[in-house]
Amino acid sequence: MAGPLPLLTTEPVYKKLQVHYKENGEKICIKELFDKDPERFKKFSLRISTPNDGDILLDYSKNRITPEEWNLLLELAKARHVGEARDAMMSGQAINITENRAVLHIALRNRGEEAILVDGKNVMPDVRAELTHMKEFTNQVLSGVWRGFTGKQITDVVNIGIGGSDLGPLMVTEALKPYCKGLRSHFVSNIDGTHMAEVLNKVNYESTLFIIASKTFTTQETITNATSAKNWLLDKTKDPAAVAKHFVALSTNKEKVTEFGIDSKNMFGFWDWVGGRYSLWSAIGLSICLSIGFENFEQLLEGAHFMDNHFKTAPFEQNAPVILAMLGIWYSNFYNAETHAILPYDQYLHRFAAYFQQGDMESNGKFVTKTGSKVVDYNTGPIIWGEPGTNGQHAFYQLIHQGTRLIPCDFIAPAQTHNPIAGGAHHKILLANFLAQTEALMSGKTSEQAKAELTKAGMSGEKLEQLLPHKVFTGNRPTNSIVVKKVTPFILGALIAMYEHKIFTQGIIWDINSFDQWGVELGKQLAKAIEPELANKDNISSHDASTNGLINFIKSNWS
Ligand SMILES: O=P(O)(O)OC[C@H]1O[C@H](O)[C@H](O)[C@@H](O)[C@@H]1O
Repeated sequence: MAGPLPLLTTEPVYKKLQVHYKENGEKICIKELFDKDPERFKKFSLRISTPNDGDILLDYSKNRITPEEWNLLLELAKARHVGEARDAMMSGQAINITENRAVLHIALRNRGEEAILVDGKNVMPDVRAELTHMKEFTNQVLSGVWRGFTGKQITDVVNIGIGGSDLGPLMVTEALKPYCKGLRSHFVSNIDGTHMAEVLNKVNYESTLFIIASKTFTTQETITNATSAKNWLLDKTKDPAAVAKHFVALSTNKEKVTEFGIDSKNMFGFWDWVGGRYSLWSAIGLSICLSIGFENFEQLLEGAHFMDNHFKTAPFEQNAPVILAMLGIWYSNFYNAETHAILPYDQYLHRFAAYFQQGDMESNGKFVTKTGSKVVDYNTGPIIWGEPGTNGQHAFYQLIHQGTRLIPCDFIAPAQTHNPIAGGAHHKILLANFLAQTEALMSGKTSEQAKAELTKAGMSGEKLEQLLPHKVFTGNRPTNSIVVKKVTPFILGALIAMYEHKIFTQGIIWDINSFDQWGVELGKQLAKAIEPELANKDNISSHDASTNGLINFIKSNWS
């Protein structure tokens, strides 16, 4: 790619989109587009066939896009050189420019033979060696060869980590519970002692393995929690030798791991080219391996690798991550939608949206372009949120249906459930609700329809007229539907990678660095300054009046 990108809003195709939006944007009616074009579903949906896990269907026909805008959006992706940027990432270039690092989570799940070079060195032998280490350890623990200090088999695994060292393993372990081999998994992330205390109450020190997951091994929450866990174990065993049987570390920082007291042979490594929020594919996935077994973890990697290849080779108009990205651009940058909801109709995926809150918002929540200028006339990353259906329906869908904001939503649903209880009745109701929601969001209910319903129910006159406006649904609310056969490890890997590459593509369009996270540093710095001020009850006056007032109020409540 020759030189830096021009400002997004000066791209000729972006300007064309602005004109289209101005002339058409508010007039585009999804329902009418279906009426006009019987082929619309066919044209605006994509089936990706996996080798053994069925097809992934991405239906994006229920969006406010006509073929004209859609072509322009795909043209915009080309104008921003998304293909070249993708190839630069995948070939190990230091695309994380503020940290001068490559971004190679794709290498962690590369199942092919090709070399991937960082600074001229093929990283694949190290990746494979670490996977072998994880496999051996997982098999030892699951088979009972690895035992606790007193000879008991391991029954509980406690992952201590935060951010990318917690959310990924937690989300995947929950999502793949049907594949669990029997160990109980626990996750402690919060520095709030309650989190650790509640887990320690549940486990037996003789049969518990603590996994200390931290890329840097300097994160205050994780090191504090790990130290408390270690002291708890030492308090019970009275023998420092117990640590070697109950603590392992996942990190890039060998020195700090050793300093903490974990033997380096009980350490699983990874590399600075693995971003925290993209690290579940690395040694950070050890708690996943211990939950579902190494073969299933490999299937997760296979699924992600499959999606990497799709992203790499599919033309933009058939490329799921690019399609999702460009739809998001349309809503964020032209309709000014501020949020994006991820709504899985699968209870096992209950942490999926939470996982992508970090994945998306820490990646694309940036106001400075790669060349250091301030983004002034367009929005970058949206606010990501969501809960599993149908729970969300009974909580916040009111606002999606009848609120004043436009909220593009992704619905995710498996055709088959892992738990077909009551003869499959639950799953049919769940699916009926998923299907009905996207239909309702698009179709809405006109005043005439609402009136007819009220009249049929026996209502008339002033009462009817009063109630009528409240019963109207404007509809025309955009949704994507992502339907899979079943949530298997392979499919989950593919879905996660699909969203990762969507985030990547949007970062390229917006010309921001999706791979640093300086925005989390300031709060950490200031907390370090406040900590010593909480050492005693002395009145504090070193901050602004509000912060002083809060500190002094807390202190006055210590007795
Ligand atoms: O894995 P660690 O080094 O402990 O980092 C844990 C997390 O904390 C940081 O503050 C970042 O915001 C996250 O990107 C990271 O995943």
